[in-house]
Amino acid sequence: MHTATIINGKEVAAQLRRDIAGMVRARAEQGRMCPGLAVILVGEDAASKVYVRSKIKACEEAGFLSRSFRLAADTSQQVLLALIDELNEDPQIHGILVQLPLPDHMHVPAVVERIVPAKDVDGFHPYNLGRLAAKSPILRPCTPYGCMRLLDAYGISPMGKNAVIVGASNIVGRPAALELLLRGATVTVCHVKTRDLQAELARADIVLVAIGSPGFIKAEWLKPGATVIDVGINRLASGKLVGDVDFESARDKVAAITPVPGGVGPMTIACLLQNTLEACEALDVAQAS
Ligand SMILES: NC(=O)C1=CN([C@@H]2O[C@H](COP(=O)(O)OP(=O)(O)OC[C@H]3O[C@@H](n4cnc5c(N)ncnc54)[C@H](OP(=O)(O)O)[C@@H]3O)[C@@H](O)[C@H]2O)C=CC1
Ligand SMILES: Nc1nc(=O)c2c([nH]1)NC[C@@H]1CN(c3ccc(C(=O)N[C@@H](CCC(=O)O)C(=O)O)cc3)C=[N+]21
Ligand SMILES: [Mg+2]
Repeated sequence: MHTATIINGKEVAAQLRRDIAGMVRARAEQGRMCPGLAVILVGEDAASKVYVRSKIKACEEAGFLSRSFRLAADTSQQVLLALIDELNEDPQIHGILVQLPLPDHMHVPAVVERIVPAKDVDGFHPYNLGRLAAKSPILRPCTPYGCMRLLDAYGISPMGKNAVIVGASNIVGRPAALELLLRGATVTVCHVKTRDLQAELARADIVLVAIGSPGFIKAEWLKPGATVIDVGINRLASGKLVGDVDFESARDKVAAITPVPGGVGPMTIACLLQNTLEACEALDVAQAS
């Protein structure tokens, strides 16, 4: 029976992290400063704590400086904004990440827009999103960028293909559409109000799913030979992590698919390091001149 190529994000991410660590060592030998990342976590979301821990571990392994800030769930937005102002001015910090979601009393756009675009290593600031939309990206959202790097690593070109994205969030679906458009795909973005999702999927050569619904996408809906990028991360009551695609049935139908875990997730973290290194290099050059 046919079975798909399993796209190994863990391996591609590990290679990218080794390359980044090498570049940080080379900078150190030239007496240049190491990249510094500040991670801010507001509240006690259990999943967020896990991600923040793995981001900090990845920073340490790559030779970055990392600083983490834990704020109580009832912290005022004003206090968070003041911390961002401080980090914006801190010459040792090149990247600032505010873990989402934030508590309901905070206004996400106000918080994201307070970060200077040059340190917005999540790529969520309207300036950075606008640059991506206008075909001249600088810092780009880590998860969609990580997905593109996975396609590159497996020699899968989006050029001229029908790409269907399921999910239209600011952090994944929308920027993923811009990334795929930049790479020459014909892009369709589906969401809750889409009338006929199955009809859209039936034409899709590349499917990128980010909805947060375990196993929602069925193998029968996929075109034989498609490439499937599953961004979803869902923890079942059993503790098992699964994606948004029914992986076991899909793997017998498609050409290539990312697993969960071990697919897109590790690439998000590697791209965060990549963005922080790039932000460091750009700020370094700006300071020198
Ligand atoms: N691997 C990684 O690095 C990352 C993984 N994730 C994971 O990706 C998933 C999505 O995250 P995120 O983008 O933040 O989620 P959001 O909840 O912010 O957005 C979900 C999007 O999916 C759409 N949607 C939800 N259900 C359906 C459905 N049944 N059919 C069609 N569209 C649907 C929503 O539509 P509408 O807009 O109409 O409501 C919305 O646009 C989660 O599992 C999250 O954990 C997220 C970030 C990084
Ligand atoms: N400002 C901000 N930036 C983000 O990039 C951001 C965020 N907020 N909020 C939450 C989402 C989610 N996210 C993940 C990153 C790595 C894994 C990851 O490494 N996953 C591993 C498994 C991890 C596990 O075992 O739990 C994997 O898929 O193999 C998952 C999810 C980043 N996000
Ligand atoms: Mg979300």
